[in-house]
Amino acid sequence: LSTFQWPNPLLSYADNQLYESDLDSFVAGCPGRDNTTVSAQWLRIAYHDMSTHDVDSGTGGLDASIMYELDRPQNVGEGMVQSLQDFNGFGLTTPFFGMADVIALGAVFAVVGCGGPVVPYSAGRVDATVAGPATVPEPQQDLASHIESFRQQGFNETEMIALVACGHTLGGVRQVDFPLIVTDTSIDVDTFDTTTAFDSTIVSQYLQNTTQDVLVVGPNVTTQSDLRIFSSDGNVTMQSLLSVETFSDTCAALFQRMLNTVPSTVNLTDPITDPFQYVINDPLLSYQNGTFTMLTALRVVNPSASATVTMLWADQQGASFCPSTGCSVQSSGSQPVFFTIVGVAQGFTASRYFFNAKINATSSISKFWFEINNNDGSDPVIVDNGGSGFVPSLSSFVDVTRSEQVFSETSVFFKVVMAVSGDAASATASMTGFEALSTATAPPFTPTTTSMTLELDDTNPPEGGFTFFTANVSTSVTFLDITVNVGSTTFTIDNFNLRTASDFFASVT
Ligand code: HEM
Repeated sequence: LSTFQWPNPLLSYADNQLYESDLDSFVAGCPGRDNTTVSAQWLRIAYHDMSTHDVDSGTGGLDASIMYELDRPQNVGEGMVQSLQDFNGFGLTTPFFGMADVIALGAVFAVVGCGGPVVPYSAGRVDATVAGPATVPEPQQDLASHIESFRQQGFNETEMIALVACGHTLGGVRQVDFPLIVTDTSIDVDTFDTTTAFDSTIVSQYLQNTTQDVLVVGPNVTTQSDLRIFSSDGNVTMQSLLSVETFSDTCAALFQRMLNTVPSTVNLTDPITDPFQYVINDPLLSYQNGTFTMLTALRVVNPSASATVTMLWADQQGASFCPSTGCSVQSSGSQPVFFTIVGVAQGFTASRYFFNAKINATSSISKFWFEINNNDGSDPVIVDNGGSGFVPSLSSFVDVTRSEQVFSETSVFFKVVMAVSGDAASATASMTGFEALSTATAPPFTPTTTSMTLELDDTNPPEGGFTFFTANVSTSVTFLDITVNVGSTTFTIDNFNLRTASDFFASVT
Protein backbone atom coordinates (compact mmCIF):
# COMPACT_ATOMS: atom_id res chain seq x y z
CA LEU A 1 0.00 0.00 0.00
CA SER A 2 1.13 3.54 -0.73
CA THR A 3 2.14 5.97 1.98
CA PHE A 4 0.72 9.44 2.17
CA GLN A 5 2.68 12.50 3.21
CA TRP A 6 0.40 15.04 4.93
CA PRO A 7 -0.48 17.76 4.08
CA ASN A 8 -1.33 17.41 0.42
CA PRO A 9 -4.86 18.73 -0.16
CA LEU A 10 -5.13 17.59 -3.77
CA LEU A 11 -3.86 14.07 -3.20
CA SER A 12 -5.89 13.47 -0.06
CA TYR A 13 -9.02 14.85 -1.73
CA ALA A 14 -8.39 12.65 -4.78
CA ASP A 15 -8.01 9.56 -2.59
CA ASN A 16 -11.11 10.55 -0.68
CA GLN A 17 -13.21 10.97 -3.83
CA LEU A 18 -11.91 7.81 -5.47
CA TYR A 19 -12.46 5.63 -2.40
CA GLU A 20 -15.12 7.36 -0.32
CA SER A 21 -17.30 9.62 -2.48
CA ASP A 22 -20.92 8.92 -3.43
CA LEU A 23 -20.35 9.59 -7.12
CA ASP A 24 -20.10 5.85 -7.77
CA SER A 25 -23.70 5.35 -6.64
CA PHE A 26 -24.94 6.43 -10.08
CA VAL A 27 -23.02 3.69 -11.89
CA ALA A 28 -22.74 0.89 -9.31
CA GLY A 29 -24.22 -2.22 -10.89
CA CYS A 30 -24.23 -0.61 -14.35
CA PRO A 31 -27.79 0.75 -14.25
CA GLY A 32 -29.69 1.67 -17.39
CA ARG A 33 -30.84 5.15 -18.31
CA ASP A 34 -32.34 6.56 -21.50
CA ASN A 35 -32.13 3.05 -23.03
CA THR A 36 -28.37 3.01 -22.58
CA THR A 37 -26.37 3.01 -19.33
CA VAL A 38 -25.19 5.88 -17.16
CA SER A 39 -21.72 4.37 -17.53
CA ALA A 40 -21.86 4.63 -21.32
CA GLN A 41 -22.81 8.29 -21.05
CA TRP A 42 -20.05 9.06 -18.53
CA LEU A 43 -17.38 7.26 -20.58
CA ARG A 44 -18.37 8.94 -23.84
CA ILE A 45 -18.26 12.44 -22.37
CA ALA A 46 -14.75 11.82 -21.05
CA TYR A 47 -13.57 10.79 -24.49
CA HIS A 48 -15.23 13.73 -26.21
CA ASP A 49 -13.81 16.19 -23.70
CA MET A 50 -10.31 14.74 -24.18
CA SER A 51 -10.63 14.83 -27.99
CA THR A 52 -9.62 18.50 -28.11
CA HIS A 53 -6.01 17.53 -27.37
CA ASP A 54 -3.33 18.39 -29.88
CA VAL A 55 0.00 16.63 -29.22
CA ASP A 56 1.82 18.95 -31.58
CA SER A 57 0.99 22.13 -29.69
CA GLY A 58 0.43 20.53 -26.28
CA THR A 59 -2.99 22.13 -25.95
CA GLY A 60 -6.43 20.84 -25.04
CA GLY A 61 -7.34 17.49 -23.58
CA LEU A 62 -9.43 16.53 -20.60
CA ASP A 63 -10.20 20.04 -19.40
CA ALA A 64 -14.00 20.22 -19.14
CA SER A 65 -14.07 22.34 -22.31
CA ILE A 66 -16.91 20.01 -23.32
CA MET A 67 -19.15 22.30 -21.22
CA TYR A 68 -18.70 24.94 -23.94
CA GLU A 69 -18.86 22.57 -26.93
CA LEU A 70 -22.31 21.02 -26.62
CA ASP A 71 -23.82 22.90 -29.57
CA ARG A 72 -21.61 20.98 -32.02
CA PRO A 73 -23.04 18.05 -34.05
CA GLN A 74 -20.16 15.83 -32.81
CA ASN A 75 -21.42 16.25 -29.26
CA VAL A 76 -25.11 15.58 -29.74
CA GLY A 77 -26.58 12.89 -27.57
CA GLU A 78 -28.85 12.62 -24.59
CA GLY A 79 -25.98 11.68 -22.29
CA MET A 80 -23.89 14.83 -22.54
CA VAL A 81 -25.98 17.40 -20.65
CA GLN A 82 -27.32 14.63 -18.43
CA SER A 83 -23.81 13.57 -17.38
CA LEU A 84 -22.74 17.12 -16.61
CA GLN A 85 -25.90 17.57 -14.56
CA ASP A 86 -25.02 14.39 -12.67
CA PHE A 87 -21.53 15.72 -11.94
CA ASN A 88 -22.69 19.19 -10.93
CA GLY A 89 -25.30 17.72 -8.61
CA PHE A 90 -22.68 16.03 -6.45
CA GLY A 91 -20.93 19.36 -5.88
CA LEU A 92 -17.51 17.72 -5.77
CA THR A 93 -15.41 20.51 -7.20
CA THR A 94 -13.07 22.47 -4.95
CA PRO A 95 -10.68 25.36 -5.62
CA PHE A 96 -8.09 22.73 -6.59
CA PHE A 97 -10.28 19.94 -8.06
CA GLY A 98 -12.32 21.05 -11.06
CA MET A 99 -14.99 19.63 -13.32
CA ALA A 100 -12.33 17.96 -15.50
CA ASP A 101 -11.15 15.93 -12.49
CA VAL A 102 -14.77 14.99 -11.81
CA ILE A 103 -15.33 13.91 -15.44
CA ALA A 104 -12.22 11.70 -15.25
CA LEU A 105 -13.33 10.26 -11.91
CA GLY A 106 -16.76 9.58 -13.40
CA ALA A 107 -15.13 7.59 -16.22
CA VAL A 108 -13.16 5.49 -13.71
CA PHE A 109 -16.35 4.65 -11.81
CA ALA A 110 -18.29 4.09 -15.05
CA VAL A 111 -15.94 1.34 -16.20
CA VAL A 112 -15.78 -0.42 -12.82
CA GLY A 113 -19.56 -0.10 -12.41
CA CYS A 114 -20.10 -2.27 -15.49
CA GLY A 115 -17.51 -4.83 -14.40
CA GLY A 116 -14.50 -3.37 -16.18
CA PRO A 117 -10.97 -2.85 -14.85
CA VAL A 118 -9.87 -0.29 -12.26
CA VAL A 119 -8.16 2.56 -14.10
CA PRO A 120 -5.49 4.22 -11.90
CA TYR A 121 -6.66 7.76 -11.16
CA SER A 122 -4.67 10.98 -11.14
CA ALA A 123 -6.01 14.43 -10.24
CA GLY A 124 -4.89 17.98 -10.96
CA ARG A 125 -6.59 18.81 -14.26
CA VAL A 126 -7.27 22.45 -15.00
CA ASP A 127 -10.68 23.50 -16.27
CA ALA A 128 -10.86 25.41 -19.53
CA THR A 129 -12.99 28.53 -19.60
CA VAL A 130 -13.71 28.45 -23.34
CA ALA A 131 -14.40 25.86 -26.04
CA GLY A 132 -11.55 23.91 -27.61
CA PRO A 133 -11.20 22.99 -31.29
CA ALA A 134 -13.90 20.85 -32.95
CA THR A 135 -11.78 17.70 -33.23
CA VAL A 136 -14.06 14.90 -32.02
CA PRO A 137 -14.06 12.17 -34.71
CA GLU A 138 -17.36 11.59 -36.50
CA PRO A 139 -18.69 8.40 -38.14
CA GLN A 140 -18.91 9.79 -41.68
CA GLN A 141 -15.20 10.69 -41.78
CA ASP A 142 -12.79 8.41 -43.64
CA LEU A 143 -10.13 6.18 -42.09
CA ALA A 144 -7.28 8.58 -42.87
CA SER A 145 -9.06 11.37 -40.96
CA HIS A 146 -9.63 9.09 -38.00
CA ILE A 147 -5.99 7.99 -37.94
CA GLU A 148 -4.95 11.65 -37.99
CA SER A 149 -7.47 12.58 -35.25
CA PHE A 150 -6.16 9.87 -32.95
CA ARG A 151 -2.56 10.80 -33.75
CA GLN A 152 -3.34 14.36 -32.64
CA GLN A 153 -4.88 13.00 -29.49
CA GLY A 154 -1.71 11.00 -28.85
CA PHE A 155 -2.68 7.50 -30.02
CA ASN A 156 -1.23 5.40 -32.83
CA GLU A 157 -3.30 3.21 -35.17
CA THR A 158 -3.24 0.10 -33.00
CA GLU A 159 -4.22 2.16 -29.98
CA MET A 160 -6.99 3.80 -31.99
CA ILE A 161 -8.52 0.41 -32.80
CA ALA A 162 -8.34 -0.73 -29.18
CA LEU A 163 -9.62 2.54 -27.75
CA VAL A 164 -12.69 2.51 -29.98
CA ALA A 165 -13.39 -1.14 -29.09
CA CYS A 166 -12.91 -0.36 -25.39
CA GLY A 167 -15.32 2.56 -25.66
CA HIS A 168 -17.92 0.80 -27.76
CA THR A 169 -18.28 -2.14 -25.39
CA LEU A 170 -20.71 0.22 -23.62
CA GLY A 171 -23.85 1.90 -24.96
CA GLY A 172 -24.89 2.48 -28.52
CA VAL A 173 -26.22 4.94 -31.08
CA ARG A 174 -29.41 6.89 -30.48
CA GLN A 175 -31.88 6.94 -33.38
CA VAL A 176 -33.16 10.50 -32.95
CA ASP A 177 -29.66 11.92 -32.81
CA PHE A 178 -28.23 9.82 -35.66
CA PRO A 179 -31.20 9.07 -37.97
CA LEU A 180 -28.93 8.42 -40.95
CA ILE A 181 -27.09 5.71 -38.99
CA VAL A 182 -29.99 4.11 -37.14
CA THR A 183 -32.67 4.19 -39.82
CA ASP A 184 -35.15 1.92 -38.02
CA THR A 185 -37.30 4.39 -36.11
CA SER A 186 -38.67 1.68 -33.84
CA ILE A 187 -35.24 1.52 -32.15
CA ASP A 188 -34.33 4.13 -29.52
CA VAL A 189 -30.70 3.18 -28.83
CA ASP A 190 -29.02 0.64 -31.11
CA THR A 191 -26.49 -0.92 -28.73
CA PHE A 192 -23.03 -1.83 -30.01
CA ASP A 193 -23.14 -5.39 -28.62
CA THR A 194 -25.60 -7.66 -26.85
CA THR A 195 -24.29 -7.12 -23.29
CA THR A 196 -24.49 -4.00 -21.14
CA ALA A 197 -21.36 -5.13 -19.28
CA PHE A 198 -17.87 -3.80 -19.86
CA ASP A 199 -16.56 -6.92 -21.61
CA SER A 200 -14.96 -8.13 -24.84
CA THR A 201 -18.27 -9.08 -26.46
CA ILE A 202 -17.83 -6.09 -28.77
CA VAL A 203 -14.69 -7.85 -30.07
CA SER A 204 -15.92 -11.45 -30.19
CA GLN A 205 -19.17 -10.61 -31.97
CA TYR A 206 -17.27 -8.49 -34.49
CA LEU A 207 -14.82 -11.32 -35.23
CA GLN A 208 -17.64 -13.88 -35.45
CA ASN A 209 -19.54 -11.68 -37.90
CA THR A 210 -22.49 -11.62 -35.52
CA THR A 211 -21.98 -8.01 -34.44
CA GLN A 212 -24.95 -5.68 -34.23
CA ASP A 213 -22.69 -2.60 -33.98
CA VAL A 214 -24.43 -0.19 -36.35
CA LEU A 215 -21.10 1.53 -36.99
CA VAL A 216 -20.01 -1.83 -38.51
CA VAL A 217 -23.12 -3.31 -40.11
CA GLY A 218 -25.42 -0.28 -40.42
CA PRO A 219 -27.25 0.33 -43.72
CA ASN A 220 -25.19 3.42 -44.50
CA VAL A 221 -21.68 2.46 -45.70
CA THR A 222 -20.36 5.99 -45.16
CA THR A 223 -20.96 5.79 -41.42
CA GLN A 224 -19.41 2.33 -40.91
CA SER A 225 -16.52 3.92 -39.03
CA ASP A 226 -16.06 1.07 -36.56
CA LEU A 227 -15.74 -1.37 -39.48
CA ARG A 228 -13.09 0.76 -41.15
CA ILE A 229 -11.20 1.22 -37.88
CA PHE A 230 -11.47 -2.36 -36.55
CA SER A 231 -10.41 -3.88 -39.90
CA SER A 232 -7.70 -1.31 -40.67
CA ASP A 233 -4.86 -3.70 -39.74
CA GLY A 234 -6.46 -6.86 -41.07
CA ASN A 235 -8.16 -7.49 -37.70
CA VAL A 236 -4.80 -8.19 -35.99
CA THR A 237 -5.55 -5.89 -33.07
CA MET A 238 -9.13 -7.10 -32.73
CA GLN A 239 -7.85 -10.71 -32.65
CA SER A 240 -5.46 -9.78 -29.84
CA LEU A 241 -8.31 -8.23 -27.82
CA LEU A 242 -10.37 -11.41 -27.90
CA SER A 243 -8.79 -12.61 -24.67
CA VAL A 244 -10.84 -11.25 -21.79
CA GLU A 245 -7.70 -10.45 -19.85
CA THR A 246 -5.93 -8.67 -22.70
CA PHE A 247 -9.08 -6.67 -23.38
CA SER A 248 -9.31 -5.60 -19.75
CA ASP A 249 -5.61 -4.75 -19.38
CA THR A 250 -5.43 -2.92 -22.71
CA CYS A 251 -8.53 -0.87 -21.97
CA ALA A 252 -7.28 0.05 -18.50
CA ALA A 253 -3.94 1.27 -19.87
CA LEU A 254 -5.50 3.20 -22.74
CA PHE A 255 -8.20 4.76 -20.57
CA GLN A 256 -5.56 5.86 -18.09
CA ARG A 257 -3.73 7.62 -20.91
CA MET A 258 -7.00 9.01 -22.26
CA LEU A 259 -7.97 10.47 -18.89
CA ASN A 260 -4.47 11.83 -18.32
CA THR A 261 -4.37 13.58 -21.69
CA VAL A 262 -4.16 17.21 -20.60
CA PRO A 263 -2.47 20.40 -21.82
CA SER A 264 1.30 20.14 -21.49
CA THR A 265 1.28 22.93 -18.88
CA VAL A 266 -0.83 20.82 -16.48
CA ASN A 267 0.80 18.58 -13.88
CA LEU A 268 -1.18 15.62 -12.59
CA THR A 269 -0.63 13.75 -9.34
CA ASP A 270 1.00 10.35 -9.37
CA PRO A 271 -1.61 7.72 -10.19
CA ILE A 272 -3.55 6.39 -7.22
CA THR A 273 -3.52 2.62 -7.60
CA ASP A 274 -4.73 1.70 -4.12
CA PRO A 275 -6.04 3.57 -1.08
CA PHE A 276 -3.33 5.23 0.99
CA GLN A 277 -2.58 3.02 3.95
CA TYR A 278 -3.02 5.80 6.51
CA VAL A 279 -4.71 9.14 5.96
CA ILE A 280 -5.75 11.62 8.61
CA ASN A 281 -8.69 14.00 8.65
CA ASP A 282 -7.32 17.54 8.69
CA PRO A 283 -7.21 18.47 12.38
CA LEU A 284 -10.00 20.80 13.51
CA LEU A 285 -9.27 23.09 16.42
CA SER A 286 -10.85 25.10 19.14
CA TYR A 287 -9.45 27.19 21.99
CA GLN A 288 -11.21 27.65 25.32
CA ASN A 289 -10.06 28.31 28.91
CA GLY A 290 -6.41 27.40 28.42
CA THR A 291 -7.13 24.26 26.42
CA PHE A 292 -7.01 23.44 22.74
CA THR A 293 -9.46 20.83 21.56
CA MET A 294 -8.18 19.01 18.52
CA LEU A 295 -10.41 16.72 16.47
CA THR A 296 -8.89 14.39 13.92
CA ALA A 297 -9.22 10.84 12.66
CA LEU A 298 -7.01 8.17 11.17
CA ARG A 299 -8.17 5.90 8.35
CA VAL A 300 -6.47 2.51 8.46
CA VAL A 301 -6.72 0.17 5.46
CA ASN A 302 -7.22 -3.53 6.18
CA PRO A 303 -7.05 -3.06 9.96
CA SER A 304 -6.81 -5.88 12.43
CA ALA A 305 -10.14 -6.45 14.20
CA SER A 306 -8.39 -6.32 17.56
CA ALA A 307 -6.52 -3.07 16.87
CA THR A 308 -6.56 -0.19 19.33
CA VAL A 309 -5.29 3.17 18.15
CA THR A 310 -3.72 5.88 20.29
CA MET A 311 -2.93 9.44 19.33
CA LEU A 312 0.21 10.94 20.90
CA TRP A 313 1.61 14.44 20.85
CA ALA A 314 4.67 16.32 21.99
CA ASP A 315 4.86 19.69 23.74
CA GLN A 316 5.97 22.79 22.00
CA GLN A 317 9.75 23.12 22.19
CA GLY A 318 10.94 23.98 25.69
CA ALA A 319 7.74 22.95 27.45
CA SER A 320 7.59 19.87 29.66
CA PHE A 321 3.95 19.24 30.36
CA CYS A 322 3.77 15.95 28.46
CA PRO A 323 5.93 12.97 29.49
CA SER A 324 8.94 12.30 27.24
CA THR A 325 6.95 9.57 25.47
CA GLY A 326 4.26 12.15 24.64
CA CYS A 327 0.80 13.00 25.89
CA SER A 328 -1.74 10.53 24.61
CA VAL A 329 -5.41 9.86 24.08
CA GLN A 330 -7.19 6.67 22.99
CA SER A 331 -9.46 6.83 19.98
CA SER A 332 -12.94 7.87 21.04
CA GLY A 333 -14.45 5.38 18.63
CA SER A 334 -14.12 3.88 15.20
CA GLN A 335 -16.31 3.36 12.16
CA PRO A 336 -16.02 1.07 9.17
CA VAL A 337 -15.21 3.01 6.00
CA PHE A 338 -17.65 2.31 3.17
CA PHE A 339 -15.43 2.19 0.15
CA THR A 340 -16.65 3.01 -3.35
CA ILE A 341 -16.96 0.32 -6.00
CA VAL A 342 -13.28 0.89 -6.77
CA GLY A 343 -12.15 -0.06 -3.25
CA VAL A 344 -14.61 -2.92 -3.15
CA ALA A 345 -13.42 -4.23 -6.53
CA GLN A 346 -9.86 -4.15 -5.19
CA GLY A 347 -10.88 -6.02 -2.06
CA PHE A 348 -9.89 -3.38 0.49
CA THR A 349 -11.59 -2.67 3.79
CA ALA A 350 -10.83 0.16 6.19
CA SER A 351 -11.77 1.65 9.54
CA ARG A 352 -11.59 5.23 10.68
CA TYR A 353 -10.52 5.93 14.27
CA PHE A 354 -11.66 9.23 15.78
CA PHE A 355 -9.77 11.37 18.28
CA ASN A 356 -10.70 14.24 20.53
CA ALA A 357 -7.54 15.52 22.20
CA LYS A 358 -7.49 18.11 24.98
CA ILE A 359 -4.18 19.94 24.73
CA ASN A 360 -2.76 22.22 27.41
CA ALA A 361 -2.46 25.54 25.59
CA THR A 362 0.56 26.72 27.57
CA SER A 363 2.75 23.77 26.63
CA SER A 364 0.81 23.53 23.35
CA ILE A 365 1.71 20.94 20.72
CA SER A 366 4.58 20.65 18.28
CA LYS A 367 3.40 17.54 16.43
CA PHE A 368 1.20 14.51 16.80
CA TRP A 369 1.37 10.88 15.65
CA PHE A 370 -0.40 7.57 16.16
CA GLU A 371 0.32 4.12 17.52
CA ILE A 372 -1.64 1.13 16.29
CA ASN A 373 -1.55 -1.82 18.65
CA ASN A 374 -2.92 -5.04 17.22
CA ASN A 375 -2.97 -6.55 20.73
CA ASP A 376 -1.56 -9.82 19.42
CA GLY A 377 1.94 -9.56 20.82
CA SER A 378 3.31 -7.83 17.72
CA ASP A 379 5.10 -4.47 17.99
CA PRO A 380 2.81 -1.46 17.70
CA VAL A 381 2.85 0.30 14.35
CA ILE A 382 3.86 3.96 14.50
CA VAL A 383 2.14 6.28 12.03
CA ASP A 384 4.17 9.47 12.12
CA ASN A 385 3.89 10.97 8.63
CA GLY A 386 7.20 9.55 7.45
CA GLY A 387 9.04 10.57 10.63
CA SER A 388 8.12 14.24 10.72
CA GLY A 389 4.86 13.81 12.62
CA PHE A 390 1.74 15.79 11.83
CA VAL A 391 2.26 19.47 12.58
CA PRO A 392 -0.94 21.43 13.20
CA SER A 393 -1.13 25.16 12.68
CA LEU A 394 -2.15 26.87 15.92
CA SER A 395 -1.46 30.50 15.17
CA SER A 396 -4.71 30.93 13.28
CA PHE A 397 -7.57 28.51 12.79
CA VAL A 398 -11.31 28.26 12.31
CA ASP A 399 -12.59 27.59 15.81
CA VAL A 400 -15.07 24.75 15.30
CA THR A 401 -16.56 24.95 18.79
CA ARG A 402 -17.21 28.68 18.61
CA SER A 403 -18.48 28.49 15.02
CA GLU A 404 -22.20 27.85 14.62
CA GLN A 405 -24.83 26.80 12.17
CA VAL A 406 -27.59 29.35 12.72
CA PHE A 407 -31.21 28.58 11.94
CA SER A 408 -33.24 31.77 11.90
CA GLU A 409 -36.86 32.07 10.85
CA THR A 410 -35.90 33.17 7.38
CA SER A 411 -32.53 31.62 6.68
CA VAL A 412 -29.81 29.18 7.57
CA PHE A 413 -26.18 30.24 7.60
CA PHE A 414 -22.83 29.47 9.14
CA LYS A 415 -21.36 31.85 11.67
CA VAL A 416 -17.68 31.12 11.06
CA VAL A 417 -15.41 32.13 13.94
CA MET A 418 -11.70 32.35 13.41
CA ALA A 419 -9.05 32.47 16.13
CA VAL A 420 -5.96 34.55 15.41
CA SER A 421 -3.06 34.78 17.82
CA GLY A 422 -2.06 38.33 18.70
CA ASP A 423 -3.64 41.64 19.48
CA ALA A 424 -6.05 42.61 16.79
CA ALA A 425 -6.18 46.36 17.26
CA SER A 426 -4.90 46.88 13.72
CA ALA A 427 -6.13 43.66 12.15
CA THR A 428 -8.03 43.17 8.92
CA ALA A 429 -9.47 39.86 7.84
CA SER A 430 -11.03 38.72 4.59
CA MET A 431 -11.95 35.48 2.96
CA THR A 432 -13.11 33.92 -0.28
CA GLY A 433 -15.94 31.45 -0.23
CA PHE A 434 -16.16 28.74 -2.88
CA GLU A 435 -19.51 27.24 -3.91
CA ALA A 436 -19.16 23.97 -5.80
CA LEU A 437 -22.74 23.53 -6.88
CA SER A 438 -23.77 25.63 -9.86
CA THR A 439 -27.38 26.73 -9.93
CA ALA A 440 -27.31 27.16 -13.71
CA THR A 441 -30.00 25.13 -15.48
CA ALA A 442 -27.68 24.16 -18.35
CA PRO A 443 -23.90 23.82 -18.83
CA PRO A 444 -21.44 25.36 -18.30
CA PHE A 445 -21.61 24.51 -14.62
CA THR A 446 -18.96 26.64 -12.97
CA PRO A 447 -18.30 27.32 -9.28
CA THR A 448 -19.06 30.65 -7.64
CA THR A 449 -16.55 32.50 -5.49
CA THR A 450 -17.55 35.28 -3.10
CA SER A 451 -15.33 37.72 -1.23
CA MET A 452 -16.24 38.45 2.36
CA THR A 453 -14.88 40.56 5.19
CA LEU A 454 -14.53 39.24 8.72
CA GLU A 455 -15.28 41.47 11.70
CA LEU A 456 -14.05 41.39 15.26
CA ASP A 457 -16.42 39.03 17.08
CA ASP A 458 -18.12 40.85 20.00
CA THR A 459 -19.55 37.64 21.40
CA ASN A 460 -16.10 36.01 21.56
CA PRO A 461 -13.85 38.56 23.33
CA PRO A 462 -10.07 38.06 23.20
CA GLU A 463 -8.87 35.19 25.38
CA GLY A 464 -5.61 33.34 25.94
CA GLY A 465 -3.73 35.49 23.43
CA PHE A 466 -6.29 34.90 20.68
CA THR A 467 -8.52 37.42 18.98
CA PHE A 468 -11.69 36.14 17.35
CA PHE A 469 -13.06 37.25 14.00
CA THR A 470 -16.34 36.27 12.48
CA ALA A 471 -18.41 36.34 9.30
CA ASN A 472 -21.73 34.87 8.28
CA VAL A 473 -21.35 32.48 5.39
CA SER A 474 -23.95 30.88 3.14
CA THR A 475 -24.43 27.15 3.76
CA SER A 476 -23.80 26.54 0.06
CA VAL A 477 -20.16 27.58 0.55
CA THR A 478 -18.00 24.45 0.67
CA PHE A 479 -14.43 25.80 0.88
CA LEU A 480 -12.81 28.92 2.35
CA ASP A 481 -9.54 30.74 1.78
CA ILE A 482 -8.91 33.11 4.67
CA THR A 483 -6.36 35.91 5.06
CA VAL A 484 -5.79 37.91 8.25
CA ASN A 485 -3.31 40.75 8.61
CA VAL A 486 -2.32 41.55 12.18
CA GLY A 487 0.13 44.43 12.05
CA SER A 488 2.84 43.20 9.71
CA THR A 489 2.01 39.52 10.14
CA THR A 490 -0.21 37.75 7.60
CA PHE A 491 -2.01 34.55 8.53
CA THR A 492 -3.57 32.48 5.76
CA ILE A 493 -5.72 29.39 5.79
CA ASP A 494 -6.02 27.90 2.34
CA ASN A 495 -8.55 25.38 1.15
CA PHE A 496 -10.41 25.06 4.42
CA ASN A 497 -13.06 22.38 3.90
CA LEU A 498 -16.12 24.06 5.42
CA ARG A 499 -18.41 21.21 4.41
CA THR A 500 -16.63 18.68 6.62
CA ALA A 501 -15.80 21.16 9.39
CA SER A 502 -19.39 22.36 9.71
CA ASP A 503 -20.45 18.89 10.87
CA PHE A 504 -18.86 19.92 14.18
CA PHE A 505 -20.48 23.35 14.43
CA ALA A 506 -23.15 23.74 17.09
CA SER A 507 -26.68 24.32 15.82
CA VAL A 508 -28.31 27.44 17.26
CA THR A 509 -31.67 29.00 16.61
C1 HEM B 1 -13.63 7.34 -34.67
C2 HEM B 1 -13.94 7.34 -33.39
C3 HEM B 1 -15.35 7.31 -32.86
C4 HEM B 1 -16.52 7.56 -33.50
C5 HEM B 1 -16.75 7.97 -34.93
C6 HEM B 1 -17.57 7.35 -32.53
C7 HEM B 1 -18.92 7.51 -32.78
C8 HEM B 1 -19.94 7.29 -31.87
C9 HEM B 1 -21.33 7.55 -32.09
C10 HEM B 1 -21.94 8.10 -33.36
C11 HEM B 1 -22.00 7.22 -30.97
C12 HEM B 1 -23.48 7.37 -30.68
C13 HEM B 1 -23.71 8.48 -29.65
C14 HEM B 1 -25.12 8.67 -29.24
O1 HEM B 1 -26.04 8.27 -29.97
O2 HEM B 1 -25.34 9.28 -28.17
C15 HEM B 1 -21.02 6.74 -30.03
C16 HEM B 1 -21.32 6.28 -28.80
C17 HEM B 1 -20.37 5.98 -27.84
N1 HEM B 1 -19.01 6.14 -27.96
FE1 HEM B 1 -18.02 6.49 -29.67
N2 HEM B 1 -17.00 6.98 -31.34
C18 HEM B 1 -15.65 6.95 -31.50
C19 HEM B 1 -14.71 6.66 -30.54
C20 HEM B 1 -15.00 6.42 -29.22
C21 HEM B 1 -14.02 6.25 -28.18
C22 HEM B 1 -12.51 6.29 -28.38
C23 HEM B 1 -14.71 6.05 -27.02
C24 HEM B 1 -14.21 5.85 -25.61
C25 HEM B 1 -13.09 5.53 -25.21
C26 HEM B 1 -16.10 6.06 -27.33
C27 HEM B 1 -17.12 5.83 -26.45
C28 HEM B 1 -18.46 5.78 -26.76
C29 HEM B 1 -19.49 5.35 -25.84
C30 HEM B 1 -19.30 4.84 -24.42
C31 HEM B 1 -20.71 5.48 -26.52
C32 HEM B 1 -22.10 5.13 -26.00
C33 HEM B 1 -22.80 6.36 -25.48
C34 HEM B 1 -24.19 6.08 -24.99
O3 HEM B 1 -24.67 4.95 -25.10
O4 HEM B 1 -24.82 7.02 -24.48
N3 HEM B 1 -16.24 6.31 -28.68
N4 HEM B 1 -19.77 6.81 -30.60
